[in-house]
Amino acid sequence: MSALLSVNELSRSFGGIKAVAGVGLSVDQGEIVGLVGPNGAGKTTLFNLITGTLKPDAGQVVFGGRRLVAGEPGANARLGLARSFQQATTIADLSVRAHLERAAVFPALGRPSFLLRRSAVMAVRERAAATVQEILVFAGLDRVAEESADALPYGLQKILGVAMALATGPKMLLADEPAAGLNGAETLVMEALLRRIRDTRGIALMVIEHDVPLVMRLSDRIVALAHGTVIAEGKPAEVRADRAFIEAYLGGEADFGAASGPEGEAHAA
Ligand SMILES: Nc1ncnc2c1ncn2[C@@H]1O[C@H](COP(=O)(O)OP(=O)(O)OP(=O)(O)O)[C@@H](O)[C@H]1O
Repeated sequence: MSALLSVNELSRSFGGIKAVAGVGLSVDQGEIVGLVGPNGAGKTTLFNLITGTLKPDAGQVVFGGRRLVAGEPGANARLGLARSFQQATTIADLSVRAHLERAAVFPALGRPSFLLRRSAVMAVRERAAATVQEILVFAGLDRVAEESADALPYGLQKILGVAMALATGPKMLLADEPAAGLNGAETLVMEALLRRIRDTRGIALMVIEHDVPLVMRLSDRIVALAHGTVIAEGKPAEVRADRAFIEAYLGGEADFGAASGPEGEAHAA
């Protein structure tokens, strides 16, 4: 079976900085891949290249057998590639449900709904309504559906970010630091949601995360970046023990808490 996502020799520099330098990786359908590495390793730039918000200097991204074109996030969303962001961003005074509706109509309409004719927006929204209701329940947001998203606790805003990506109907979700800024309890809720997205929907996940124990628990496979290149790749236990990974991440003094969870309980990696 061919991979759902293939990244081949992808490179991108900013001035003299090689942010991503000849990266190759693949993600299979329904697989969870953790993308780790120290600050400045190139993780977010790689996400931007994969989702088409940045143009590569060289290399290509193939998703679902099709070569993706940079600069066309709407088109890529229609193919089934979705993304959630490190910072939860909400629109003031817009309800949780309305945020999800906007996300659900995005692939069908291909551009922000405020640029489109009202009748077209309404037609697509009607079709999206059932999807939105289902996702509200799935993500545990149904009880706050009519609340203003910007008034939610930060943990729920981050859950909403993932739910919005889900509302686009993806085959694959790229999650940029889903646990950043969350407390221990919120992190566990996010972890459970990400796992259910894969387990019950077969959606592949690629997750950037600095919470190493979390990403090791969650992922089937880890790809470690440093200075824009892949320095280690494999099962979580293999990468955790990899010398290059330990050196790059914590200057050779890493003890990533083995497979301990936030509450200290043992988890199989
Ligand atoms: N738009 C930009 N202009 C100039 N330099 C950039 C730009 N985006 C990223 N860089 C540089 O590219 C390198 C990789 O940055 P990137 O944000 O991809 O790393 P990262 O692994 O996501 O880091 P972090 O974990 O801190 O988010 C860094 O040296 C960064 O300063």
